[in-house]
Amino acid sequence: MKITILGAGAWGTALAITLARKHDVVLWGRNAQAMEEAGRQRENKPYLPGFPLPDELAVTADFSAAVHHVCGEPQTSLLIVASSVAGLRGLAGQLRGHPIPNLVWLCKGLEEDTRLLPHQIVQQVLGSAIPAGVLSGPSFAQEVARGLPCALTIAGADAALCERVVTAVHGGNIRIYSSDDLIGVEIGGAVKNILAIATGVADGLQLGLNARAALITRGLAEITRLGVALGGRPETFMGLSGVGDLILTCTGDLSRNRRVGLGLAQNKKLDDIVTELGHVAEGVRCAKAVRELAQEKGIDMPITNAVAAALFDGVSVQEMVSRLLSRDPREETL
Ligand SMILES: NC(=O)c1ccc[n+]([C@@H]2O[C@H](COP(=O)([O-])OP(=O)(O)OC[C@H]3O[C@@H](n4cnc5c(N)ncnc54)[C@H](O)[C@@H]3O)[C@@H](O)[C@H]2O)c1
Ligand SMILES: O=P(O)(O)OC[C@H](O)CO
Repeated sequence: MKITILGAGAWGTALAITLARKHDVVLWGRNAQAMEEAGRQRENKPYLPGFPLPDELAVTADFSAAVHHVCGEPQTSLLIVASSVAGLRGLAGQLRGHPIPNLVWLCKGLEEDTRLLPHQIVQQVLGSAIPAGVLSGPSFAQEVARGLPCALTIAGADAALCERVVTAVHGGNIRIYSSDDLIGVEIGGAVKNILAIATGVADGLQLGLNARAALITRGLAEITRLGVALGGRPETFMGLSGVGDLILTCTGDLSRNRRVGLGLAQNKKLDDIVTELGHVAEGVRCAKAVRELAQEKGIDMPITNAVAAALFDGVSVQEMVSRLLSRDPREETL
């Protein structure tokens, strides 16, 4: 199969390394100099240092050539967008007019200003004629690049597209499940990033494993409340893109979002934490978008609100914790 991956960040590069073992893969990045260096050094040092790029993997900054690579038959071509949510609209816009047979994206979040999910952005820019879907689930790029086992979900309305992604990606140490619940899968992937920031704060303040478990559990209730209100199915939040990714991101120190929380607990400034990371932590922008969306829809999301208050309103992490603990008792329902 011919595959093009647009976006040479950590995740796009890890997937390109993995898929190049069995497909004809092109990895495109927007920075010409960085791509020239990655191609020459056979390593994407800024984004995924320490992982050699297989000889078979083509690396380019030529957008037209990269897209042309997959403008063939839908059965034998797959276009994957691996940018952050912030980059999705621009990249989708660049795809207008190209005869692309299908489209899969990997980003997890909501667009900051519009509060749209990735599939809604794609529909706005490209319409709904192109078979499209999201590939999501618990997946640290470094582990996938090392060839460690991983299970993901492809979600889309088009069953043939999902089947094609399963054919392309499933196998070896990667298992792919499919779903038609785009909203549920995208909400799980987006909101878990905010909860990873919350858990990072709690762990950074050494509040203990009990507190961590409570945050993850009540965080799942928050994800489910919002997701169901937006049209997702409750069982989706029990799956890989829901509780699976939530557990991984809240507990794994490879998570950039968790590291934002750990940094806040050390009283570091958000700008400094983000600069230090050098990679996108989607939970930051997403916290703003989800807080607004939840307010608009009348959905109670106390952990999200506490994270947003610490990120944007100058509320201290100690005050953030005390706000959560001082809430009135309630029944343990969603
Ligand atoms: N790293 C992981 O382990 C991992 C795993 C699964 C999903 N994801 C998700 O995949 C997405 C990308 O993550 P990543 O780890 O590769 O991030 P990264 O910070 O390593 O790379 C970000 C990528 O997005 C591109 N980008 C950023 N802003 C852009 C813009 N305005 N226009 C065009 N391109 C832009 C960058 O050039 C780069 O290729 C995120 O939404 C993330 O949540 C990451
Ligand atoms: O490093 P994070 O926090 O962006 O998480 C990466 C992936 O989303 C984990 O599945």
